[in-house]
Amino acid sequence: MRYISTRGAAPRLDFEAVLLAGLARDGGLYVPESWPSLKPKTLAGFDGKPYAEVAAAVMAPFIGKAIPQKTFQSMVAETYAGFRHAAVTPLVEVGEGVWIEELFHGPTLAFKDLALQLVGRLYDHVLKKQGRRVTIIGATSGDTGSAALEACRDRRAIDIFILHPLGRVSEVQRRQMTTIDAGNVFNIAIDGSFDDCQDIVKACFNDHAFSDKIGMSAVNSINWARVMAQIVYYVTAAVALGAPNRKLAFSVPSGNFGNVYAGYAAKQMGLDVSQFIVGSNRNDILTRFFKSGSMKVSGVVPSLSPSMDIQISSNLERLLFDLFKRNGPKLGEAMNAFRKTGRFAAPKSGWPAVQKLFTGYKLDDAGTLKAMADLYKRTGMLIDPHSAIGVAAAEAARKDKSIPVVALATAHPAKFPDAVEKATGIRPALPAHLGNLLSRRERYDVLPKDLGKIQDYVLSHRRSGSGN
Ligand SMILES: Cc1ncc(COP(=O)(O)O)c(C=O)c1O
Ligand SMILES: N[C@@H](CCOP(=O)(O)O)C(=O)O
Repeated sequence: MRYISTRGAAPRLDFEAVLLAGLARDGGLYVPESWPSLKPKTLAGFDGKPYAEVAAAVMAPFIGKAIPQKTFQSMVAETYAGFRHAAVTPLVEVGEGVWIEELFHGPTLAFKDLALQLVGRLYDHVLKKQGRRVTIIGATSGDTGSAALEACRDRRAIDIFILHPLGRVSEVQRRQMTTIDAGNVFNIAIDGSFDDCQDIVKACFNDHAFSDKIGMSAVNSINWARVMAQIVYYVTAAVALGAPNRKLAFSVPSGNFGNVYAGYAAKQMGLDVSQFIVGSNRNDILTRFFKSGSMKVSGVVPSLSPSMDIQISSNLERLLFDLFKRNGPKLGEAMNAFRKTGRFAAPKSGWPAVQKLFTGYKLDDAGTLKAMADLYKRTGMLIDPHSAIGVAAAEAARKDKSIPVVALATAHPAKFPDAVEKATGIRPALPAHLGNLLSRRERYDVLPKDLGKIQDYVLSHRRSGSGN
């Protein structure tokens, strides 16, 4: 398997290289050159199989010869053995034909663990083989940061710097990052929004002298390996609900568009998905995009679902690549213009198919609280504000009631206790392994949204040895 950049002007890479590369040299994102196929017979064979077994099979074509098959299977088995639920991503029916897939049973209580617990192990394997070290710089609106730090802490060949927007993540999310006591972990709170943090990460990658010097790598969904591992739970949900003999719809609370893009990838591989509902909070650029085909960037506004407080959705570029019929240079021009003007219009050809598959749905904070309260009254279940947007969107925007819809529950309610308590009167407790989180010592530095200052910080704090 080879990977190509969405901008068409970076080298084609194999899996090992794409894992370590992060952003492509031309500023694009890597995607597989072609999609491996999940045949109906293969899907039927997954029925009743443990999550790890399906995961290894779904991901195998993306890994190619980079890792011996048996080694990869053990790595995957070890990854998901650490999850708190035997099914890894259990399904619960909450209404007629409406299902919730719980993606928060990993160590940091968000769907990011499903990919990052594996990515940490992949890094170890590849860096050991190549005798290399890397410096990771990542941006988070709350969940990627804690999952990435947990996955990379104390790994000898990695230094990891995570930028989060100051005061714009929940206390639990912040403490999950800042209380990690490991010599290779550095937390930076940026006086700005998540979009500012993500911009800085991309600018660091695009400064090739800097990124080469530190051997820069990515844990955000820029990194193809993140998307690859997220494809799996779309497949397991579909098979559990009747695939390949039954169609399915998914409702995905979205921010950076990585999660729902993984679903799109599953569909490209052969999963029969009739609709993707893309849930947003007040930062509703994606809702407007799927309605009109155009985007206009405005400022990020804080909401009860802070991890989705995003306006520039990084992975949309991967979908647009297909919309531009995989013409990288043309997409590159459009993305550069989008960056300059804050405006983007989808090409007319191909747009009806996108609009047929994707439906945007926006829910404000009042609607989110109501969705949490309603579900609690109806089922006794507590859900976090991000997942609540997914469930409300599933119920309101599904096109065909005869097709089951799966709403992805992306975080544990205890990550957002204030919002859950406000909606239901109940304050969810943290699982035992995080019991003393609120009394642990925090460590982080606050920096302005200034590229030079952040680069200086990285250069002066990283341990020697990574990069050139
Ligand atoms: C809890 C939660 N829900 C939803 C999202 C949005 O996911 P994505 O950025 O992949 O669209 C995030 C952040 O990524 C998140 O942390
Ligand atoms: N919501 C995310 C934002 C970063 O998304 P990623 O999937 O690109 O890592 C977060 O919680 O940090």
